[in-house]
Amino acid sequence: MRPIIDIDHLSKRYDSGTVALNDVSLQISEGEILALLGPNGAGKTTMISIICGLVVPSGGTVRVGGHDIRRDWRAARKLIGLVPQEIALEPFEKVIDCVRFTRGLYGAPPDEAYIEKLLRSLALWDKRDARTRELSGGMKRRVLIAKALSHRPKVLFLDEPTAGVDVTLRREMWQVVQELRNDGVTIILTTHYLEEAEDMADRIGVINRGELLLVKPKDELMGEFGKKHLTIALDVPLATLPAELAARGLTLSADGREMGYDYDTRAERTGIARLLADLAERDIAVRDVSTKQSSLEEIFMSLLEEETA
Ligand SMILES: Nc1ncnc2c1ncn2[C@@H]1O[C@H](COP(=O)(O)OP(=O)(O)OP(=O)(O)O)[C@@H](O)[C@H]1O
Repeated sequence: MRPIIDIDHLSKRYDSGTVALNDVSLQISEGEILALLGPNGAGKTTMISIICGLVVPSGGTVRVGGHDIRRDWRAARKLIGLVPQEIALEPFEKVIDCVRFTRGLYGAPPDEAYIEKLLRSLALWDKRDARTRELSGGMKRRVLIAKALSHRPKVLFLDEPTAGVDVTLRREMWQVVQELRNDGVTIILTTHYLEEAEDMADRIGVINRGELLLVKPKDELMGEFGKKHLTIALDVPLATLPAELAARGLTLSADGREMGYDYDTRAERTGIARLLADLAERDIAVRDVSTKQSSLEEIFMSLLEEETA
């Protein structure tokens, strides 16, 4: 399938000399949710701004739905909606009017039925005649999404959609994003919340210092870089760890009540069955076992560390 977004050797050097993007290539398929992760200043907003036609690239090309964003910008722009990081709304304007107005800016003819459907889907229909300044922070963000979707784009960019939003609202936003995806909208979001990427994205791209370090399906990323930690709670505390067990990578907690074991989820044999059998042979009674998968946060930190090492 042809990608809806095709980024080819994209670079950006600002006039100040900062290289915000360095030779980034990336293809995004229709209908996927891609999360871009990266520390402050990594180049995420620059990338989105170039695709949306707000920043001129220094090199490389971007196609949206097959249209070159520079040569064929009108056609490309029609396919794109952008929810910016900062909330900027006209305070005295009514919700429905600002959505209608944005649709007009894109040159789309009025379509009241669509606007109603959109506002209903974002739980804003009851607030349609409210002035935007009367809305809560979460509602304002939903108005930004409604504006970005007012011309029925195929691709939606969400630049840190839940920055500064509380947990309940954040989950509400995730719900909205899932529903949009079910409607076939391709979504690219940037986030600092790894939990957000972990919960929502199909694929995760990691950007650092203008370079795209990797892009992988989330499950693959978690599986590939993820380590699991096994905790074995003991019935009777152990004074010391038998040398043979220590040699196999087992550790003992200071109080002797728990053993720990890190293993690689990729390994064909994790050795856990053998380990438990060994403990039984040594009459070490096990009270409980639990495992913990390393989080995306840990994976992300180790990737950045690897890069700076
Ligand atoms: N208009 C500009 N002029 C000069 N330098 C800029 C400009 N915009 C961004 N930069 C620089 O480019 C680099 C990338 O910035 P960018 O905003 O793309 O990062 P980001 O990953 O979106 O960061 P954040 O997570 O903080 O939003 C940074 O070093 C930033 O200071």
